[in-house]
Amino acid sequence: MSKLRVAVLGAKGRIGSEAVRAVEAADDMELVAALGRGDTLETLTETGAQAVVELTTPASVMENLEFCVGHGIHAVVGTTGWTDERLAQLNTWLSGSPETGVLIAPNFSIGAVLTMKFAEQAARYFESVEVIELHHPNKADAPSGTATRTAQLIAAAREKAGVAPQPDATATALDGARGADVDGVPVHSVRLRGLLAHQEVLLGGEGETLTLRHDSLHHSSFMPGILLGTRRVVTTPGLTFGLEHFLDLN
Ligand SMILES: NC(=O)c1ccc[n+]([C@@H]2O[C@H](COP(=O)([O-])OP(=O)(O)OC[C@H]3O[C@@H](n4cnc5c(N)ncnc54)[C@H](O)[C@@H]3O)[C@@H](O)[C@H]2O)c1
Ligand SMILES: O=C(O)C1=N[C@H](C(=O)O)CCC1
Repeated sequence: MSKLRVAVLGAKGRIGSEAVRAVEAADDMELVAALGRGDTLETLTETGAQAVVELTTPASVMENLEFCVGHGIHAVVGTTGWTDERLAQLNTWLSGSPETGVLIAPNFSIGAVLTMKFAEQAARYFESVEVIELHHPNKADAPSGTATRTAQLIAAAREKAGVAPQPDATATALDGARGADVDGVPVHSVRLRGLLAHQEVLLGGEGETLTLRHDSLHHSSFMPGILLGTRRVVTTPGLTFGLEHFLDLN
């Protein structure tokens, strides 16, 4: 069986360098390009890349995806910074290339995906919910893509179930003291040397609390999800948002 021809964009970065090693080690994949900042995207067509793993920066990701989708190259995207406007633009490009698949995964770690799912399931049973994400201090964006997605899923589940806005009697607060408001869910961002990627979802009801916590302790935690996403995206045309869609969860 022929191997899947895979390229990594952001190949010298923290997660990109780990992805290069993971693709190289995968029996069913061949690493055909490992591109960093300043390298030409033409290398992707010259090397016959069938799928790209995109792990760069919010400033670079759109240009890279425009090229990939325009050339029928499937993409697995871990880069953060997704807005409704960006997703609409990507869908426009995909409508011009209907055979091409793009997976955007706010988090490739199976445990983090399950945490999001469990938080979504639990959200309607508790009056209060807050998200705390904790990351290494070199991270460029806040809140994390994972926390933003988690809060959006929680808010949608609460709205669907008709849950009232959560209680909060705060009358005065320093700017930022109550975190960022993501669809009504407070999200708090910690940046601390020694950490990698961690998240807690705190849920509170009358006389009880539930805490969901996930810890990524090494970039290797993201690799099974990246490889799974790469194998699945090549047979899944259009935009898939979230690795959970490839995990056969109920
Ligand atoms: N989805 C996930 O599971 C997951 C996990 C970890 C990190 N991330 C995200 O991945 C992104 C990268 O994170 P990081 O910690 O590796 O950052 P990083 O700064 O270590 O790496 C980014 C790399 O991309 C390179 N780059 C920038 N523009 C480029 C371009 N046009 N072409 C090729 N390379 C380019 C940079 O030079 C750098 O080497 C961030 O958005 C981060 O939040 C996602
Ligand atoms: O290290 C990062 O940067 C991470 N980014 C993603 C996010 O913003 O959620 C995933 C976790 C690691």
